[in-house]
Amino acid sequence: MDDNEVAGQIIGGNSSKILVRGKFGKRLELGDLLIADENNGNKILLQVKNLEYRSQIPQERRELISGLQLEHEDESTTFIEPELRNYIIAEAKPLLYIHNNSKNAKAPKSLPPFFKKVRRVKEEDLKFLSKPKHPLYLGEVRSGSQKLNLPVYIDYKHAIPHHILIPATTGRGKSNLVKVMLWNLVDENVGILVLDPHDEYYGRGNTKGLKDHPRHEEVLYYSPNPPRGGLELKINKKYLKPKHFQGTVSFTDAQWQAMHKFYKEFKDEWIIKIEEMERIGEEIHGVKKPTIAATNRKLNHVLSHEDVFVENGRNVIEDIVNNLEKGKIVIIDTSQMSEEAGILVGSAIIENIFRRYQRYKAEGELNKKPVIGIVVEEAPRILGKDVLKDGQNIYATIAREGRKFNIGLIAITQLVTPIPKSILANMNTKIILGNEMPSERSEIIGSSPQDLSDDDRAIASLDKGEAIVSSIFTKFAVPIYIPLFEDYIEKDEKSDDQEYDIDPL
Ligand SMILES: Nc1ncnc2c1ncn2[C@@H]1O[C@H](COP(=O)(O)OP(=O)(O)OP(=O)(O)O)[C@@H](O)[C@H]1O
Repeated sequence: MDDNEVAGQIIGGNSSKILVRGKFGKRLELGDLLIADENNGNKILLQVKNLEYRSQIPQERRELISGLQLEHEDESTTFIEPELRNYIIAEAKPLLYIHNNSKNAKAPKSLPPFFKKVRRVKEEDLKFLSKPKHPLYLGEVRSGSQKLNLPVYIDYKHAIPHHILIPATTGRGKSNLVKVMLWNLVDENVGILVLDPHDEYYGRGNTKGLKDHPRHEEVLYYSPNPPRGGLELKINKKYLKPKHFQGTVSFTDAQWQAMHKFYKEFKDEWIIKIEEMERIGEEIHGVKKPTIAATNRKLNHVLSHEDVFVENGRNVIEDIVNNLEKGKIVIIDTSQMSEEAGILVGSAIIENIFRRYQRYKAEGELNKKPVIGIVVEEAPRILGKDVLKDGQNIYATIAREGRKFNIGLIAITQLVTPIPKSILANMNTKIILGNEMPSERSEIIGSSPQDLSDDDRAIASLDKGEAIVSSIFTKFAVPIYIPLFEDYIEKDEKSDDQEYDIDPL
C-alpha cells in the first residue's frame, strides 16, 4: 500500500471492535469505511464507530501545557512531537470479509492482521454491491461524509413486498428520497400507488416532480382539481364498502353493525339509504334511530368533500387498480381532503388491489403480475397503535400479510414509536435518515435487520440526504448519500441527451 493511502494502523481490539490508531493529519471521521488488506488479496471492511483522544502525556502535564497556552497565548508552548504523543484511536467494527475478486462478501469471522495498516475504502472494493435484476436505486455509497461514485440498489421485486420503512425527523430528506426512488421505478415493471397528502410527488406548476420524467405517460395523477395531463379524482359512493371506513373515524360496535346491515340489505345503495332513513327518521331491521343518525353524521363527516365523493359516474377505483396492475405509478393527490377522506380513498383502492391479488394467487397467476408498492406518508395515522385498537385496517393487513401477495408498503414516518413492534419488525428494509430523538432512534435500532447498536450517534448526526440502509437484502447496513432530486434528474436528462448525441441516427 502506498504510504499516502494509509489512514491508520490496527493496534488491537476484538472481533466486534478493532482499535485503529489514526494517521496524524488524516483525520478519521465517524462512519468512515476502512479496508484492511490481507496478504492473500482478501480484505476486511471496517467502519469507524467511535473516536477517542489518547495521549502519552500525563493528565496534569496536559492541563499545565494548555493553561500556559491559554494564559500566555504563547504558540511556542506546543509539545514536542505532538503526532507521537497525542493521537486519535478509532474503534472500528468489522463489517464484511471480502474475497479477492471483490464479488463475494460475507460476515467476518477472523480478525484482520495485527499491526496491519488500513486505508480508506475505494469503489472497486465494493464491487459485490452489483446492480440487481430489478433495481431500486437508493443513492451512492457514503464513507463518513464522503460520497463515493458507487450506486446502491436493492431488488424491488423482493424488497417492496417485504416493506420499506423511511423514518426521520422533519426536513431530513424523506420526500426527496422517495422522489428519487420513484423516478427510477417509472421504467420498471412495478405498480406504485402514492397516497400524497402534501401533493409533492407529481410536481404541479413549476416544481419538479414525476411529471417531468421522459416517460411521464407511465405516471398517472389523480386530483380533485387536476392540471392538464392529470385525471379527475371523483369517487362514486356506490363503490365504497363499510370496511373501507375502518381507520377513518371511530365508529361504535352498534354503528358498525348498522353499516353492515345496510350494506347487506341495500348493497351499493347503503350510504344513500342511511342518509334517507336518517332524513325520514325511520328505524330499519332493529337499527335504532339514534344509531342511524350518529352513523350518518360520521359518514357525512368523512364524505364531506362533495367534489370527490359523488353519487354517479364511472368506477375510478377500478381504473386506478387496472393501471397499477399494468405496472404504472399512480399518484393520488389527497392534499385538499381531510385526513379521514384521504385514508378512505386509499383504503378503497388498496382493498380492491388486495382482493384481486388474492384471487390471482389462488388461480396461480400471481407471478405474472407486477409487484405493487404503496407509498404512505405519516404512517402512524394508519398504522399507529391507537388507530389499530379500533380494529385492523387494510394498511395493517398489507403490513402483516401483503408479502404473500406481492404487495408491500413504503411507509414514511417521523415517529416510529406509535407503530406496533410486530409491524416494525415486518418492515425488512429501513432507510434511516437523521433523527435527533433518542427514543425514536432506539426503536429504529431495535427493529433493524442488522445490528445497529453502535450507530446511535451516527444516526443522530446524519445530515440532509445522508442515510443508512439496513435491509435483509444488503450484506451490511450500507451508509448512503441520496442525491438532491432536482440535481439528479438534471444529470439524468443530460446523460440521456449524451446518449442521443452519439446515436448514429
Ligand atoms: N439529498 C439532499 N441533498 C441536499 N438537500 C436535500 C436533500 N434531501 C433533501 N434536501 C433538502 O432538504 C429539504 C427538506 O427535504 P424533504 O422535504 O425531502 O424532507 P422531509 O424529511 O420529507 O421533510 P418533512 O418531514 O417536513 O416532509 C428540502 O428543501 C430539500 O431541498
